[in-house]
Amino acid sequence: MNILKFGGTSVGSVDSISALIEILKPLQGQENPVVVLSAMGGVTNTLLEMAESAKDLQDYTERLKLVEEKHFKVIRTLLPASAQNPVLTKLKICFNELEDILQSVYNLRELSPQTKDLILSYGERCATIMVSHIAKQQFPEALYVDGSELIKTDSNFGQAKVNTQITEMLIRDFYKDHQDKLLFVTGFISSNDEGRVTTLGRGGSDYTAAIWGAALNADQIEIWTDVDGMLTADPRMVKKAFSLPELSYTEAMELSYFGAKVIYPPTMIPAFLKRIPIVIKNTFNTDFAGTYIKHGISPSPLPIKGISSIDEISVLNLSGSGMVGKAGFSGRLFSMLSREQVNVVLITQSSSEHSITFAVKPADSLKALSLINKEFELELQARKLEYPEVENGLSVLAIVGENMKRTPGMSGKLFSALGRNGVNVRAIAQGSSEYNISVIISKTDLSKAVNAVHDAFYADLKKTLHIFCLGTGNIGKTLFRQLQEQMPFLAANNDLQVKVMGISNTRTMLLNPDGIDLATWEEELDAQETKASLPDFIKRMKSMNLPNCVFVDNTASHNPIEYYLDILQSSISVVTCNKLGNSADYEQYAAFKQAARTYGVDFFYETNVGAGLPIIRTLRDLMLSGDQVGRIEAILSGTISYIFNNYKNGVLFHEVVKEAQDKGYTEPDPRDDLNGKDFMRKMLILARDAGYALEEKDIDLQNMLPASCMAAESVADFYQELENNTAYFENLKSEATNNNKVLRYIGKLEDGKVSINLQMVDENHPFFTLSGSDNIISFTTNRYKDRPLVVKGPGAGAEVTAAGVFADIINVGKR
Ligand SMILES: NC(=O)C1=CN([C@@H]2O[C@H](COP(=O)(O)OP(=O)(O)OC[C@H]3O[C@@H](n4cnc5c(N)ncnc54)[C@H](O)[C@@H]3O)[C@@H](O)[C@H]2O)C=CC1
Ligand SMILES: N[C@@H](CC=O)C(=O)O
Ligand code: NA
Repeated sequence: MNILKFGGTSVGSVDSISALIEILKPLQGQENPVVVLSAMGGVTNTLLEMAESAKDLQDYTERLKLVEEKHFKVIRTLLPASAQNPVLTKLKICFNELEDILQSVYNLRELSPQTKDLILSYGERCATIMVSHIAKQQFPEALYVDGSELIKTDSNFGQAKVNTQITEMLIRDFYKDHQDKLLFVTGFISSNDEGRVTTLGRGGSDYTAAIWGAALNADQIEIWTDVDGMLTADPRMVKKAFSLPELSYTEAMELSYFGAKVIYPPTMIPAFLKRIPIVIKNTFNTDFAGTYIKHGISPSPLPIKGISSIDEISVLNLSGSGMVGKAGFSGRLFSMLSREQVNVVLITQSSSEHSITFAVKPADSLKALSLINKEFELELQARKLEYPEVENGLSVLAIVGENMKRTPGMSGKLFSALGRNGVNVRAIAQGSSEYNISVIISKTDLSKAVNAVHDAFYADLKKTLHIFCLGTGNIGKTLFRQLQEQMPFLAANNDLQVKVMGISNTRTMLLNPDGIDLATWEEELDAQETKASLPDFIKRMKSMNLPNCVFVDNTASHNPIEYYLDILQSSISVVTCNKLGNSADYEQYAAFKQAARTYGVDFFYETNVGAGLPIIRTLRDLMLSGDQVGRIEAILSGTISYIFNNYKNGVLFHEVVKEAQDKGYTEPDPRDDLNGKDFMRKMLILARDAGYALEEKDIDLQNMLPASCMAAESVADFYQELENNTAYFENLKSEATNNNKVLRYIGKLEDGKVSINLQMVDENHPFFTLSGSDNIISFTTNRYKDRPLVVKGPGAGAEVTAAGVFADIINVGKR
């Protein structure tokens, strides 16, 4: 025999009640289940509000009418006219009684806990009368049962304690006489010895189901709700949360205690004692097999079962010399709080015994404070204890699972996920069962923290990088196309998802908490009415407070650089192809690196040198493995390389420059390439990465352009000047060819000095054979002494640059 409990949403509307009836239909012909029902969704709250209003002499009649109408509407929709009257009459009697009670509260201006329980009981009664009558159409043996008469409790109104022995006897006797009926039982409500209505605490309908289950030795207790069972995290907070097939009673208890509202924790106890499996099912998705809570669950591959949280918590800290070595101090503190009905959610004590930190619900915090002040008055006055203070705006996050006990490194994983995402941990507690590690963090970090921890523990299952991109030019556009093409491969082969959350150029900006569709980003961005604002973009990126966040700078602008430090300090990684940040003051370059280290995020800029070629990465690996760079020789301007490789007879110099620009090799302003500035920046960044604290002024840059070209004010003027200087460039070319040489613009780092010169090299020179936009770099180091380490290949162009940015983003994801 099964107990089926349907929650508020399952009896909350015409559709859900129809679904409920459908769920019962296949059970016909089998042993009748016992059906336990909650009040219609929202009704309990309304009853409570009406009671408070009545006490405060405020109007409640409108709301009472609405509640009544809510029930009547269901009856009128689901029952044929001929069957409506008897049940409408029964409900009307209930609502009249309720009205009388509320009127008495109003007259007396007094709302005692017992009256409150009585008022609340109408929620379950009305819903159960209503549903049992609707069910009668399908199941003539349906019978309404006022469960309050069968569950006997003490007189602790609001949270009554069940007298199990008498209750089980009453339920068994009742069931014996009514086995042939399909019982619809009110959840949540009970009664004391005098027959007054008591309630079992919020969520008590689950408890009713468990009490009936235990009394009747049910085969299974089914809790029907509106979600797919217990999930790895709150799905409103974690989009990737997924349903758990099985949990032990302890795991379910720990998860429910910390916020997973799917099942009411006391429910587990009678079921646990009688070894009755509980299964959580979804009224609105009957295909879902359910989450089973039972003894002897099968071994799970999941490192933890779930992440649970309490949104709002207050923390009190008690410290002072008076606690040290005082046996029974914490016993005195906590038994006093428990005696006074203050529920302590979490406790941590420092090993020096010098302080105790504990968390309570915010509503209890001031009460706890004044109780402590009273209880420890003497110690406080004698300064043996510090006066405690209440800290608010905090949340608890807990990871739960029996596997934690067997798997080392669980807390390491938790704390590194939090640390990497800039979440400060205020206090830590580990349950002695080792099924639970809880941390107290700032409430503003909760959503980010839960997501980051979810990603960390279920990384093998899926990991999402949230990226915010500036720049939609050559590189930006190409990156979005590459990302879109590669998404399915990444998800399938790397368990990595890259979600573009924000895009901005100089005109407009677009941010979407659900991620931007890369098939339509351009139209969407163009259609935005909000003008681009870099500070706003960054503010909104930060306020999304997402885990695994990457800021991607695909501009050639100074403006974003100002924000790098702040972004890194907000625990957001930076990936940039913009060289302006790393090639300005050394101090700034060093600050970026330091911030990335301090805040545990990445600062990647592979494309600053040689576009997608692995140059920065190679140098970093050399340095990290203890090598020392003695000399670097390089060609690092893809544009100039292309020009010299294609400046052949029959074509003019300025025409080749234009070709290079059209191919996407040049900087947005091609003067930056031709005047050597871009090359200089790259050499400066390399030198810095090789350990030399150089500034721009330390670089000896030979300019290969005539003065008039340098002086050109606009790009158009520049091209004109190049054309005007055709003879100069032709001379250079002839001089080289006449000597069987080629023109090369070569950078060198040696003895900590950097120079860049125009050279003519013959076929014996290693840089003689290059083509296209090739870059080449040779590192001579302590280990690569006799023959240098060489990297060579196309060093400019949108495809290879975007690919380099892409790889940097993926590398952030790998950490
Ligand atoms: N073309 C290449 O081969 C390589 C280029 N790079 C670097 O890539 C970067 C981008 O180059 P391109 O895409 O060719 O430039 P682009 O001129 O085509 O695009 C720049 C984009 O940045 C946006 N932008 C500028 N300032 C902005 C701001 N303050 N806020 C928001 N958006 C802003 C512009 O609206 C534009 O969408 C440059 O820093 C360049 O040095 C790096 C390696 C190789
Ligand atoms: N404009 C640059 C592109 C790479 O940084 C170049 O020509 O090398
Ligand atoms: Na590179």
